[in-house]
Amino acid sequence: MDIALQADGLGKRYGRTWALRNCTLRLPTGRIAALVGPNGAGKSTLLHLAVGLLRPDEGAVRILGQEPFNNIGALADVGFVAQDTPLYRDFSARDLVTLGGKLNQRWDAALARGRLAQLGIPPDRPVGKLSGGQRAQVALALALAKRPRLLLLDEPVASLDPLARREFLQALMGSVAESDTTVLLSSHLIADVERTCDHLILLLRSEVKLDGSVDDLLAEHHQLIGPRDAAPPGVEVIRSSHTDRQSTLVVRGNRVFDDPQWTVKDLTLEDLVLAYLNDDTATTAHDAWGVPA
Ligand SMILES: Nc1ncnc2c1ncn2[C@@H]1O[C@H](COP(=O)(O)OP(=O)(O)OP(=O)(O)O)[C@@H](O)[C@H]1O
Repeated sequence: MDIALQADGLGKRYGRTWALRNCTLRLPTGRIAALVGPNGAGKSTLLHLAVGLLRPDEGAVRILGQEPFNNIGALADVGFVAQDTPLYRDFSARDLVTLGGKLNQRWDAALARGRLAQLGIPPDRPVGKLSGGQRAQVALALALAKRPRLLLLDEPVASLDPLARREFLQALMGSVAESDTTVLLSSHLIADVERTCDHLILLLRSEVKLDGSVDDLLAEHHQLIGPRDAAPPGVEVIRSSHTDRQSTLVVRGNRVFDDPQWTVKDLTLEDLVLAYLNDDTATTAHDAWGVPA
């Protein structure tokens, strides 16, 4: 299995605070992967390390087999759209498509023009005067025009309206299916992730909690409903909630449940992600704010 993105013990800190720590993961080529996690979990930090905008403080990251930091050659096959879709604001979309052709050896200008025309983006208006969503579409069209083997997108659909979001994700799936591009996109929109992605990476408090194909992860997690405080053996309890008489658990483990006191249910991807995010041990900042917990 070829690996498009690989991290081994990867860490980055700002001062004494780790933004990402002990990050070990493997993203096989050809996957469309979601990078999910709460605000501040380290998603942007991981993406910035992957495209060489940050240097690791610990461990290593490789994209398409190469370390990205200070390695322009490694980035020729990589597309990246940062969270705030930075673009030269005085340039028009047409200028940017032309500029892309001069800066990239492989450049599909027709693809970019076709997408932007279909979306009704004015070709000659400075991109600084487009709406946030239109600017995001321009950035995405430019990233696709590079025909990258690995495409990293930091919250690409956050500023798009629901229809534009669906259209973009469909176009993304179509374009990567044709070209075997690997995609890693961070998102808070689990419904979109569920429709689009076949691989999930979940970060929580700077650490990787899940990394695997969606099918495998769903197969190894279940919801169990049974008598209060009875612990099912051989599984890791991810999340529990209780009424007076019953416990509802989200568990991880490949064990077969044949004990009649437990009702077993499959999880949706959203249930699974929420079980990890709804974390009782989450750090709070009550001390720092000087307010009671
Ligand atoms: N330049 C910086 N200086 C100091 N701390 C930073 C810096 N950038 C990020 N951090 C901290 O690193 C941690 C991870 O931030 P990061 O932006 O990677 O999270 P994220 O998962 O992308 O969050 P969001 O979903 O809100 O975009 C956070 O605690 C953040 O406050």
